Amino acid sequence: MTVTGIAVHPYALPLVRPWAAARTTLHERRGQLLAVTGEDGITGWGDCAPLPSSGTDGHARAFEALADAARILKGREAAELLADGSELSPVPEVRWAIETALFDLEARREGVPLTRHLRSGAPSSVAINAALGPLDDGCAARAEAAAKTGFAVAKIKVGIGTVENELAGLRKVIKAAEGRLAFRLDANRAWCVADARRFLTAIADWPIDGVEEPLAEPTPDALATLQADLPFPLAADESLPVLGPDALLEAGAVRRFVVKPARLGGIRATLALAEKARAAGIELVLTSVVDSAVGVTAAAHLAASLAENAVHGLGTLGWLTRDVAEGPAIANGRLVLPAGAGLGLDVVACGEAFEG
Ligand SMILES: O=C(O)CCC(=O)C1=CC=C[C@@H](O)[C@@H]1C(=O)O
Ligand SMILES: [Mg+2]
Repeated sequence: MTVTGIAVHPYALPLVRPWAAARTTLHERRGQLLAVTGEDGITGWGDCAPLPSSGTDGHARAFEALADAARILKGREAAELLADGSELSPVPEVRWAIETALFDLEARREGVPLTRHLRSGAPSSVAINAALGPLDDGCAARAEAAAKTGFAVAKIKVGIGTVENELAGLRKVIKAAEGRLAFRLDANRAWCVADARRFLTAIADWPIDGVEEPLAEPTPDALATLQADLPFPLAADESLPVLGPDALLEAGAVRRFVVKPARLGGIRATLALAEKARAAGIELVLTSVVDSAVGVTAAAHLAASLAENAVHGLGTLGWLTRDVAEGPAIANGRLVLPAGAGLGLDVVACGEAFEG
């Protein structure tokens, strides 16, 4: 299938309320959708939404790289671009956008959902965590609501206040959930080793599903030392591409990898990492960088094909005031993949397109 048309659609999606984390607060998501059309008129979509605070390139560099890459796609064979190991772009989130569009195109042509294109027996839904945001005054109410709507795991941002205040806040939230939720905490590299140890030791007997990125200066050995004393998994998220999976695996640093395919550099890089994680017995949790429906749905298809029993982190679409497509439904703590071919989305691209 020859690629005959390329278009790029910029978008800006305000959030319903600020997304606060230890090192940043987000107010809107800005990105560009890539539309790749084949000679039969079928179009595949990808999402390029840099989030520098999460370790990606800045918007200007990423959008420039997307335009560069888009220029060389025209006239090439979609399947060959994916099969021959081409670099496609030096920028990870650009590779993610291009690969998503090409895989979407291929799956649409085949007439199957992307997840089944990747693995024929993949399920049509995945469990996800509720994304509760920071440990503020409203968090207990949000936890109660999440438990009522069927979530079993809820994710909370920590490392924003002091250790003592956050332990007190977390105790209240746990009480409000009345035993119906396990909590996934994300410190986004907030703590020195002593604070991390203080916090993690205090919660060792609480209903904790896991803790992401506890250390401000993580090394594989420092993480391994912490992990060895804990009953729940520590998870590498932003450290994963920085320290590298091999060093983390070798040190036995963490029991879980949180994978953001845009940050990791696309579908093929995620498939390769999943293989490594599986061989080492490391749990894989797929999530997004608070993407548009195109990015989140693509990551959800990958999640269903790669780790069907994990509780993933893809529950962020409700944080956007508007979107580029109607995203997947969430029912009973599960994200239900669209039944249509490819991503299964009808993309209503916002913003004026420019041609590649
Ligand atoms: O994993 C989730 O439940 C949602 C995504 C999410 O938490 C994040 C996305 C992007 C940046 C961060 O604030 C945060 C994370 O670090 O995991
Ligand atoms: Mg994280």
